[in-house]
Amino acid sequence: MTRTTTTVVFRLEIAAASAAFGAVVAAVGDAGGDVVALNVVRTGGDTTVRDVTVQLSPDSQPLLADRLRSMPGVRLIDESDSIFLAHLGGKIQVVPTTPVRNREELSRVYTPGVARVSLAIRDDPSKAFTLTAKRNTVAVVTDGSAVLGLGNIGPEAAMPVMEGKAMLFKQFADLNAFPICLRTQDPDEIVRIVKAISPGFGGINLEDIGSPRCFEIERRLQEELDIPVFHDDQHGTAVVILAGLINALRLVGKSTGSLRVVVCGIGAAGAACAEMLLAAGVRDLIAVDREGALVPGVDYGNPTLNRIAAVTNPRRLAGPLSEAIRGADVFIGVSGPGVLQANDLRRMAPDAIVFAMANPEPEIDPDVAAPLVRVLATGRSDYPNQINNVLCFPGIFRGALDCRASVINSEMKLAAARAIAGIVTEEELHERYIVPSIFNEQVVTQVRAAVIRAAVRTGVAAIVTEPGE
Ligand SMILES: NC(=O)c1ccc[n+]([C@@H]2O[C@H](COP(=O)([O-])OP(=O)(O)OC[C@H]3O[C@@H](n4cnc5c(N)ncnc54)[C@H](O)[C@@H]3O)[C@@H](O)[C@H]2O)c1
Ligand SMILES: O=C(O)C[C@H](O)C(=O)O
Ligand SMILES: [Mg+2]
Repeated sequence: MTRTTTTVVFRLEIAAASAAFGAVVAAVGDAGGDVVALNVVRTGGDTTVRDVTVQLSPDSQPLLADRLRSMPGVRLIDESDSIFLAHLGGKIQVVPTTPVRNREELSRVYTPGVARVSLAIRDDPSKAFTLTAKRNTVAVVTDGSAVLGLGNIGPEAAMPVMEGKAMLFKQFADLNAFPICLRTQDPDEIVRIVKAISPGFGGINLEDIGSPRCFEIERRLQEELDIPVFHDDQHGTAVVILAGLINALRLVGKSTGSLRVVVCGIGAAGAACAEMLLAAGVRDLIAVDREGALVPGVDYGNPTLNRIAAVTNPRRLAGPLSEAIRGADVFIGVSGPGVLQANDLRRMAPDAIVFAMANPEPEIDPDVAAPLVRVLATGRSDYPNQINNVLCFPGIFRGALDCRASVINSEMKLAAARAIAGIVTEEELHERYIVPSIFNEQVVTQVRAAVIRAAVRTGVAAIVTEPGE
């Protein structure tokens, strides 16, 4: 399996009199890296400041930095890896749709011309969908409480992830998305704030809000707003998991009705995933959280665990994950790193399917798991079968906003899952290729079309639009 390299820019002050630059290049080679670019930042009398861009394995970066620091005639001023450089100044910007070059254009797009448009919207607020960016704009709202698998890291630290989501909305679905990172984790306040900002948005994508608060926040906003409210970590994840499972089952020749499935981590993603798999026809599903297998009727002191326990585990199996997984055809992990052991995989049924989706570290090291299962997927881009909600959220919002759906309902989500799965042809389908790449343009097009058709069929679309293909 492939491992990524990283690109690091070392800013070095090098004494002009010494042969230090040759020693720098030699040190890079010794560290297993390559010099891929070289820029002179400043030349003075005695020294030259250069940015030396190096590609190397992440483990070698600190070793190379130490070597550079100890090198005579060289001063390491700074090191910035390509990931940090890509974040300098943020990753998104607002771009006007029309230029403002002179007074005439100014008076058309701004005052006094704009006043007529405002009054038209005052008289008919639905015109906001045609005369403003509303129909093409999504709020990506977080409280920073469950960011990736990093936990409660707060609203500022959540910004890079939310900007990333906004980039993906734009790149893949041409939707404008704004990161809205809130300095509150109080559900009442979050609901109040999102309602208050909703006039400017065609849809609300809730992101990385911890469970169980995310369920209440989403439910209340769905009830109180007439635009789609979609908690990506619940439903986006569940949609892509189902898409991956549909294709993994095509490979192993098993059907949903006869499967034994274990879902581990009954938080935002896991609860939605369990519900979606049941809606798709899975009957024998055991939900596992820190307490072990959830058994119907037991009170876990947590409404989500109680709700999922009530509709799962028909064999009423109790005990830890290592017991629940015995004989399972499918393991889906949306819990945390290291939850799953190699021995657990050996207990699974033949042709085991394992989706270890905790980010950034999966439930089991993929290199350990791969030889023990038939199909392995993770949330990571550096391994095959990346199951990530980016396969869902751009297309599902594009479809919902284009037909002006009031909600994103179960039928739309199931349609999105089937559309994603359907993009992988029989010839392409393989243990290492069960979901398409987001860079496959069919993904957003097909998800959009399927979502529009499902919205129209279920009566939640406000306008007739061409689904296209
Ligand atoms: N690949 C993807 O697209 C994708 C999407 C969403 C979430 N995720 C990942 O899934 C994980 C969960 O995300 P979430 O938003 O549902 O978080 P969450 O905090 O809402 O839920 C996590 C759940 O896992 C449970 N859990 C933690 N450790 C456990 C253990 N050792 N055994 C059993 N249960 C355990 C917790 O009790 C909790 O119920 C995160 O790592 C997140 O990054 C991945
Ligand atoms: O953000 C991602 O890449 C996936 C998911 O939304 C997560 O929170 O882990
Ligand atoms: Mg998320």
